[in-house]
Amino acid sequence: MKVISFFLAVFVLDAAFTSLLTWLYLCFYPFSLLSATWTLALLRLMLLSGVSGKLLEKLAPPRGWLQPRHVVLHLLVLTLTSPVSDTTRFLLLQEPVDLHVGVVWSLLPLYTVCVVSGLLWELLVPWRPVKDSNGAGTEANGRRKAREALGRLWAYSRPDKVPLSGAFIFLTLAVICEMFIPYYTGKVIDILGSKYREAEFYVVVSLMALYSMASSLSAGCRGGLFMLSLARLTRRLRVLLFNTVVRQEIGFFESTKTGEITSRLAADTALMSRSIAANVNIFLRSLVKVVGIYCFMLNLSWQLTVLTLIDLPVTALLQEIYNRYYKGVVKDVQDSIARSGHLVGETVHAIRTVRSFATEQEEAEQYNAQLLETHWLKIRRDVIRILYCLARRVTQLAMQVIMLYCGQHLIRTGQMSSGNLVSFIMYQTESGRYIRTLVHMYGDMLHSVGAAEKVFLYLDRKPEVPTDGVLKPQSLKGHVQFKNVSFSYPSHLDVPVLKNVSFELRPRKVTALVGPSGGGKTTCISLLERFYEPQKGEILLDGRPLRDYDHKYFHTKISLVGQEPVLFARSVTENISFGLQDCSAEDVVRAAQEAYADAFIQQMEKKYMADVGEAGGTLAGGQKQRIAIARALVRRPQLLILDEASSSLDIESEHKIQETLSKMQGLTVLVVAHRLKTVENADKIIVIEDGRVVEEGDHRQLMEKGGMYHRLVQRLFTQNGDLE
Ligand SMILES: Nc1ncnc2c1ncn2[C@@H]1O[C@H](COP(=O)(O)OP(=O)(O)OP(=O)(O)O)[C@@H](O)[C@H]1O
Repeated sequence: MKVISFFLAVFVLDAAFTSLLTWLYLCFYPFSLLSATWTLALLRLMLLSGVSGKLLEKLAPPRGWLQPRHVVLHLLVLTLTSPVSDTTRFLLLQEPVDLHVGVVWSLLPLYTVCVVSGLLWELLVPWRPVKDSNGAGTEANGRRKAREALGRLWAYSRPDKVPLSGAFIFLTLAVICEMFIPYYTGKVIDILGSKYREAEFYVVVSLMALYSMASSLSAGCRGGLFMLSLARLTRRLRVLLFNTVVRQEIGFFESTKTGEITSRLAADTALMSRSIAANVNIFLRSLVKVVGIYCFMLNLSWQLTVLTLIDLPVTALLQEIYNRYYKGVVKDVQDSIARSGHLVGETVHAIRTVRSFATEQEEAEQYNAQLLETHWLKIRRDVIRILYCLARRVTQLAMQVIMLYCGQHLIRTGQMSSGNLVSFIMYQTESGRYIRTLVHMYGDMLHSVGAAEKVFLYLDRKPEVPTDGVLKPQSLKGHVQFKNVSFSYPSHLDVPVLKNVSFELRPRKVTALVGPSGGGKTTCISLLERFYEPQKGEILLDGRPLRDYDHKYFHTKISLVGQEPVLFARSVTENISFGLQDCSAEDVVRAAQEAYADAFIQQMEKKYMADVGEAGGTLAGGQKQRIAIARALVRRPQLLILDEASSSLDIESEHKIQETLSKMQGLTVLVVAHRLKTVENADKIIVIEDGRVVEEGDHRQLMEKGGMYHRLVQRLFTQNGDLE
């Protein structure tokens, strides 16, 4: 309502003021009527600006609908349309200027068009600012972020400054040469149309051929150099990002989906390098070209050039609206395709579960539904494209008709040759293409900047568990102390998992952690491995906090064999010597023998060179565990952590491995096990229940005590043989 009142008030005032001024001008104005239209327009602009300012203050219409920049734009269009159209008509068609007498009725349609188009513009093309940390977005904020991101991308491109500079030089050359071609085409038409002069014809045709060749050659070099820079930049960014990602703490990987990380690495890095190399390439080419084309057009006919300016906002608006809808639907299509891919991956990955629940048909139906969604989205995308092409063709055609109409007038009055008109129309068609590209590229660049911001977010992320310790003592005793450690997982900070836990692993002794499932045993190990940092308390190794130790050193001195050992799709040797540079074949074999794995490896066709398949898929559970134990032992660790590491082993293998471990001099062992056999021989047993240490001692002491451990062992005899 306030918006309508505003425009109504402006209209009434303007109509009254214009009527009065027109009457005064018609009676007293001594100069030409052309200058009268301009002075009248300026007076109206001044008056309306003052009145609008006051009205805006009084009415205070809702922001977003009527911002000062909209009002300024509306006033400019309202007041300047009339003098611009009068001047154009006068210059092109020599029509005399006529100060409007029926002012109210001539202003009304103009107002209606302005208000409706303004509202439509606001609805269709609002500025979408980048949200700041408080969720509030500002226009300046969005631009600033885009500028910053582009600046950073530019800095990452510095190593490619030689190919990039070369590319820019070729770009300019190609554009300059290209621009001469329509000019000479017009010249050829003029020569053929008038008295034929052979020498002149050959000179013009040769020049045209020369410029064409030079432009093609330069364009090729420009494209090649830009693509080279782009490929190099993408590779550099990916390596940098991968390096940053793998250094993040484990909590980061728990809270971030794998798909998100791979998408940052694959799609977003490519998108951001495209923004600097490809987009800047096309953007600059189009910009230089538009400027050059307009110079040529001005040279051929300034009157027609003024006329083409009408086309500019229409083309830009059409392209902007198209970009907005098309990009949205393209993103939906991509997401939908990704969902189909994910569904296939998930089903194939869990094919055993699918088979055992006989849900093949349901999975196929789900896939079909997903593909249908993609199909409809693609149809929507194509319809938008068709509508855009139609609108573009219609505006182009309308423009060309107007151009031809005015052109024939100029030719008839001798202001232009027919060759020049042909050249002009060629330039004008091209200029439309490049203006569309400019608008498109601007949007695309901001879009790529969005991808860049996401990548920068990862690149700037500091791991919450830093790995910058420097301590590398010559020898370690392997004495570990948990001191009042309290911990919650980052994903569930409100759920305390360890509550004031304190215990000690004595050097060269075997300590067992036992307790009911979910009590916090694996969590203790994760903290010892520095996967997470405790919120309270500290963990010491030989009296020094774990974070003081050098990352690489620490993990060669502490080896972990987890509950479900992960093997890589590489050979047995590569899996055992994983991460070690100077590990000999003998070391690998010795570790395999100690882990009681040598016998089954020897039976494999390629022995130590045999590939274990994806995630060790070609091996049995017990075999995987033995390779994982060999991988831990080959490092000659000071502290060995076995988290259910022998759960899939038969009694004999487990016994042999235990014998080996007991023979290893100076090794501190921490074992988490549910089997009584594994635990009862430990030097010390720590019972953990619900995140607290409830008992400590050796098997005999704890049995005598008759507490939780005793109950666990009792259950062992009555139930399935497991200590939980
Ligand atoms: N990554 C995680 N994020 C959030 N909570 C977790 C995570 N891992 C474990 N937990 C929770 O922490 C608690 C302790 O788990 P933990 O794996 O340490 O128990 P556990 O004693 O080793 O059990 P089990 O003997 O079955 O392996 C459980 O309640 C579990 O749900």
